[in-house]
Amino acid sequence: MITIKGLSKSFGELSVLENINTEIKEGEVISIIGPSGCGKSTFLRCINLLETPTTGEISVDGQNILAKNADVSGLRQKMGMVFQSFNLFSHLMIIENLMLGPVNLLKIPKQQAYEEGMRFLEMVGLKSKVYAFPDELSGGQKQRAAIARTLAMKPEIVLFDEPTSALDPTMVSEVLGVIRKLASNGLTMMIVTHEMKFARDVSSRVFYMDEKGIYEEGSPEQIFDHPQKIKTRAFIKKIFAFEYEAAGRGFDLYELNAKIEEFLKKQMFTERQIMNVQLVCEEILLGILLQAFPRAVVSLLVEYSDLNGEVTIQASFDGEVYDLLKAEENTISLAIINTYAKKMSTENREGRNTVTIII
Ligand SMILES: Nc1ncnc2c1ncn2[C@@H]1O[C@H](COP(=O)(O)OP(=O)(O)OP(=O)(O)O)[C@@H](O)[C@H]1O
Repeated sequence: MITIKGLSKSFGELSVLENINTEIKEGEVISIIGPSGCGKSTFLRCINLLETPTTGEISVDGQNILAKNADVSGLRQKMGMVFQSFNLFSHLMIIENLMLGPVNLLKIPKQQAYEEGMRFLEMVGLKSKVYAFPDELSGGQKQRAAIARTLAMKPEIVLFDEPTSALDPTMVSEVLGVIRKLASNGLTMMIVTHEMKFARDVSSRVFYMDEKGIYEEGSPEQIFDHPQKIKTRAFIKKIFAFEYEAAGRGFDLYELNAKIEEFLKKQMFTERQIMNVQLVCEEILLGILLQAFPRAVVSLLVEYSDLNGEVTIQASFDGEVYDLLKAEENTISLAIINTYAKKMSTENREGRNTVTIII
């Protein structure tokens, strides 16, 4: 469906993409992940010519869209794009936003465009907002309306550029839900996303971008569970783990809690699950370890396993041999931790204690 050969893009002196070669087949759902600034959006924008590639070839259904005589507007209609910032016309009602392209560009009769628009709005759960203006909608609703507007142009492929980045966390899942539905309907899609759990669930293929290109690609299992290359491994590890150093009893608990929240929201944890992890971390640090060793510098590692949904909390610090299970510092804290913990253990290796709690 889309073949990309030797694609490069520079902005002046800054080379962002170099020699990308890949093929996207009909029905594929490709998630594009990678560190900030690695060129994910630029890659997507090159595919539908919002950016002009510096060199290379992009063929859509066998036609090179970079050729001088290419029917760019016809080819663009085959590719819908959903942006981070919705891009709805604020002076038009939602249904008018949906009808604009089909009536003006596809020359579809108004009545037909209206009926089809209504169908797409129903599909994204916005039937009650047909005559509303964009400003009357929440962020999640605006993005769903923007998706419906893209679908109204009947694209062969839809490119999503970080569709949930501008949304409050509570609204992310309603938009992802719509994209999931489109994936199960067989729509070809490419999605630049920071939502890793979503990328794993929805994609047929994942592109990990780094070093100005597609650094590693594979099935979600290959990329998330068995990444082969060093930078992919480091990136994936960082997604599923976060570290914090609590230096003595005076460490900033509010900062720690905020970081735990930020980390677990990315794993789509509920408020309640997040609070449980925060509570266990607080009890292990303040209730137990820093009670026994007030000046210890405790390294906290919170890891999430995407495979079994478990959260592993590890707290390590230098000092004499210590056994959490025999701790007498605070039995109430231990009892609280016990209500959430599936497993608890302590080990001392070369003078460093590591307490591990799995919840
Ligand atoms: N129009 C532009 N002019 C100049 N530089 C640009 C332009 N667009 C992007 N860049 C630069 O190209 C690089 C890649 O940007 P891009 O937005 O594609 O990265 P990204 O991987 O999508 O990042 P993020 O995940 O943070 O959105 C960045 O260094 C960015 O500053």
